Amino acid sequence: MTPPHAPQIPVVVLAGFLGSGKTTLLNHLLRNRAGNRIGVIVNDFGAIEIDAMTVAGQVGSTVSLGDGCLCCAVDAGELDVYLATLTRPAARLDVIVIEASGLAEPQELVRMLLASDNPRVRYGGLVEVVDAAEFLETRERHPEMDRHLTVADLVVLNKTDRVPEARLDAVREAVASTGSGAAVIGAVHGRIDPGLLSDPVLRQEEDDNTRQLTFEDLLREADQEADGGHADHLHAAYESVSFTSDVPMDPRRLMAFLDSRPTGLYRIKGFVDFGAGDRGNAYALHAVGGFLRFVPRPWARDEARRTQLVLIGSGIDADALHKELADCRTEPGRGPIERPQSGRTGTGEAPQDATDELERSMWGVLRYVRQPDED
Ligand SMILES: Nc1nc2c(ncn2[C@@H]2O[C@H](COP(=O)(O)OP(=O)(O)OP(=O)(O)O)[C@@H](O)[C@H]2O)c(=O)[nH]1
Repeated sequence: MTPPHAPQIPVVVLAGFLGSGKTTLLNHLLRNRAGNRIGVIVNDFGAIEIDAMTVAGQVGSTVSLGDGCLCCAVDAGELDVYLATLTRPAARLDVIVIEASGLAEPQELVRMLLASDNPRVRYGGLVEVVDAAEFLETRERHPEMDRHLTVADLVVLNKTDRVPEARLDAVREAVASTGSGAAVIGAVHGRIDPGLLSDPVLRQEEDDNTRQLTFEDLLREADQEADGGHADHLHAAYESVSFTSDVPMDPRRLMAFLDSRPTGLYRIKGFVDFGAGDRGNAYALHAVGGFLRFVPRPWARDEARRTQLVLIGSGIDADALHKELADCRTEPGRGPIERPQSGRTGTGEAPQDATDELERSMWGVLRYVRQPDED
């Protein structure tokens, strides 16, 4: 039974457009939690739960909400089910973070938290991650992003390593022009002070009356939404494609696909198995706008060798993209040659040629592998 005066657990919403760096920031917090127990709710837009696989939470403290935006959960009751799981006393959590999907409407999540009747939680603030490299263009396409910033308590200007100072200033100005009263901090790879998370009310300098007014606005908006549906939500314009293959991907074909991806295909994430191209490693793949990155990591001992990708975009032909990806698979007799067990066999040049050819086939991929000093 919950003790009558059990402390309330702050629930922080972590939002930000597709690929802005939410999972990266969350993993930073989880790795630097200094003894605090952090519960995590992740909400992926896409049938394969890539974020849930990449969040490094403690066992039993992560709940995944799967496909679709949490902001469109029918009512706050749905969220309460997940909060009830995480607030059971045995979980002993100090803070709960909801990582919203990159297309969620954060004000909807805040509204749900405010309406929650779980006595063990209280709303702990909204952290909005902004991709310094992409924000100006994204805002042009989606002016509704402004309303996300106005509800935020803390804006993390992430990826400052990817932009020159002048551009960063322009992004800061754009954020300020939304009328957001949030504190703004710059970050690289989401490395913010973990203390910010446990700060009960992140927007400290603002008095409670102003905050209360913002909340009332939110609840009023919610009533209007209930009448008008979710047509103006960001995710209404986006589609996702999920692709899984137990057959390895051909590195050259996959690179040709990635190099010619349509501009509407804004986000790709997941893991790639290049088979004989690199037997030892899974390749995490991230595309955000024009940015592309592979991060190899050793396969776990019992892990199924499998490619799992989620593609998210606007105005994309989902079936055609799925087919194009299927055509990137290796096929017996057509795909990269198997790497020989040992170098030359003494029976001719072919095995060494095969090894060289395999290595060459991975060059295109390796161009996009993050170098250790890039962090
Ligand atoms: N250069 C650079 N890359 C970053 C930074 N932060 C994150 N990234 C990269 O950006 C890509 C997307 O980061 P994620 O943390 O997955 O972004 P996300 O917001 O969780 O993505 P969605 O859940 O799909 O919306 C990854 O390749 C990250 O390594 C940064 O500060 N600088």
